[in-house]
Amino acid sequence: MKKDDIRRTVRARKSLLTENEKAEAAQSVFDRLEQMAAFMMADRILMYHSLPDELSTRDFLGKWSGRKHFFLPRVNGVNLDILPYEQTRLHLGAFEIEEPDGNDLTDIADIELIIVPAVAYDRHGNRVGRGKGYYDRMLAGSRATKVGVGYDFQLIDDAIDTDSHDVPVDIVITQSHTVIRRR
Ligand SMILES: Nc1nc2c(c(=O)[nH]1)N(C=O)[C@@H](CNc1ccc(C(=O)N[C@@H](CCC(=O)O)C(=O)O)cc1)CN2
Ligand SMILES: Nc1ncnc2c1ncn2[C@@H]1O[C@H](COP(=O)(O)OP(=O)(O)OP(=O)(O)O)[C@@H](O)[C@H]1O
Repeated sequence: MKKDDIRRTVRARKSLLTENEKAEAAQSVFDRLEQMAAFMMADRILMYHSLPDELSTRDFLGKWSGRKHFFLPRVNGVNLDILPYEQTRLHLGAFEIEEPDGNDLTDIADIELIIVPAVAYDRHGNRVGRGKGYYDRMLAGSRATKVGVGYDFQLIDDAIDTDSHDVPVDIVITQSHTVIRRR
């Protein structure tokens, strides 16, 4: 399935979600992430600060920020910088995303677990992002466990057409499914 068709279909499905459904899905997905060894064992975790149309990470960030070292991406040209998450030091950055202030840049190689946002995933861990390649470029330099999260309809049955630069995730978690990529 072509990436642009997937982006259109997922956008339409998202627009039908109620606030209640959004909250329930986020709770269920992050409850399961918490119980996974990959999360329990990891201390340095790259999260994302959710946009309104993404599975919300707000509650989860708040719940665990005292016990894990969370990091967030910050757009820097065509690349993503990685900085520590501190609730008091966020500003609205590129694309209206809340991003960390300061210059405490962290090496991607020091991150143990990455929660990777996407428009959709297939059962092989392939992903469709927002089409700017930010995560693909960053993930190319990482050996961390990569976890995709989303609503049920963001896990699609058809295989996604991949390009050579696409980096798959190891695990996809949705409300009803946990998919582990075969290696
Ligand atoms: N929460 C969150 N943070 C993230 C990402 C993400 O997908 N989600 N990113 C993942 O890469 C990076 C930012 N990349 C982004 C790329 C495009 C758009 C976006 O809104 N695109 C519009 C098109 C508008 C335009 O071209 O200016 C769109 O999708 O409709 C947002 C973020 C880093 N931080
Ligand atoms: N490692 C890379 N090096 C150079 N260019 C890249 C790399 N990865 C992706 N790109 C470029 O980024 C653009 C978008 O790629 P693609 O459509 O796969 O993004 P995406 O997976 O939807 O986005 P994202 O990775 O931000 O979630 C393409 O033009 C691609 O050539």
